[in-house]
Amino acid sequence: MHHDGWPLPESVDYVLRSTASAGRAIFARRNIKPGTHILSTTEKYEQLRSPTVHVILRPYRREVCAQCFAYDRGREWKCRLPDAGVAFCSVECRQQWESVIGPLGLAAHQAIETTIKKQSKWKKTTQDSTPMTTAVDSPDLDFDAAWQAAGVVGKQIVAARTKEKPSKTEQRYLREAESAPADPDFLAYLLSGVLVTHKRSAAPAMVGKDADEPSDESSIPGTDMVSELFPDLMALASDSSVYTGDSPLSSWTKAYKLLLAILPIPLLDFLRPAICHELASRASHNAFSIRPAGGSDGEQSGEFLGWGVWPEASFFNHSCRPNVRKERVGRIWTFAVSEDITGDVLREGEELCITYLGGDEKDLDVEERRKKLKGEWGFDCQCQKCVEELHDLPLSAILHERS
Ligand SMILES: C[S@@+](CC[C@H](N)C(=O)[O-])C[C@H]1O[C@@H](n2cnc3c(N)ncnc32)[C@H](O)[C@@H]1O
Repeated sequence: MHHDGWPLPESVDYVLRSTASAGRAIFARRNIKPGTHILSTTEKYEQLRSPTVHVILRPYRREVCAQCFAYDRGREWKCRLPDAGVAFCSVECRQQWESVIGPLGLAAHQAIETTIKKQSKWKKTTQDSTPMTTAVDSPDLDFDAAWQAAGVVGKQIVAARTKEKPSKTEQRYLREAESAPADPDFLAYLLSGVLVTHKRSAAPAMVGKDADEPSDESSIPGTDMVSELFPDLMALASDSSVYTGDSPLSSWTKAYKLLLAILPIPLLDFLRPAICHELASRASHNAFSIRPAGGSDGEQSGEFLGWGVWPEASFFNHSCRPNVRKERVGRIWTFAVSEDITGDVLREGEELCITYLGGDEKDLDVEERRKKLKGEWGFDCQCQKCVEELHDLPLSAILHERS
């Protein structure tokens, strides 16, 4: 199965197919023994993927290694690049991080860190100036239109930074973007996506691809670029209701505009509205949380340290009785058939599922699990375990869940 020329996960052991009620899913092509390795996230396109699209939440930036995500019960790592807002568990990790991210990536991190520090001072010392009302913040706008409007502002910000004699309006948009505080975690997450896009644009497989403005004027600016350079992101299920709750559209557009105002100039061409929109909407149903590694069953558990998107690993559906075990070592996820499956083998035709619940959540009862999955992932779990356990519940409990 392909998505615009990008191969979707497939091997001698498994294949991706559509299901009636849970989108696409991975199915066994033959009987597979427990313990069999299914997938690792470095096997294909390695040179195009690094650095992983991810964010370590700001409160944890001194406690989680920026390179391998090591976390040691809240201990702050000593090896740091304070002006870039990152810490490392070892000098080797720091060197690896610097070599992958390069001078431009480092400068971008420094720009974000400087701005966040400056803005937190501004917040303390000045009254919030009345922001210029832009159409972007209106809740009635659909997100296509909102991102298009943000793109119009974005062009002015870029003009203010790159033109020899920018207009007054352009300069005003730049000043406004610079002084509007944005969510530091959105800034870091979007930057990681922009760095991947930038890196891929220079990779041999991608050079010469047309990444210009879309020919279709109704699409979000940058759509062609994100399709060309990030086909694996575009192959993932998107979430049109991403801009709700603690992820409002205005937080994303603010982060987009602030990044345009502060990132090194060579990155600006890769910071397009469509890239930001796709990074937001595809992460919503596909991100893996980054938690301390190595619970008793190998699954991560404990604090929510951050999240990331590993596109090739995003096609496993959830089951409350998973038959595939996932494990993160550093930045790499590996998936293997669980040793705990019932029977000697995972049978041909069976769906391969991981759990989306944390290691410490798997013992919740059926109603709690379903509430959690609905709240965090937005779906009514259709897994076999839920079907069986719901069957055993009194009708009143099921009606209560549906209401
Ligand atoms: C990481 S994606 C998995 C791949 C996805 N099915 C696809 O077509 O790309 C997560 C999404 O798959 C669907 N899904 C996963 N597990 C499910 C389950 N047990 N019951 C219902 N839907 C499920 C939900 O829509 C969820 O948001």
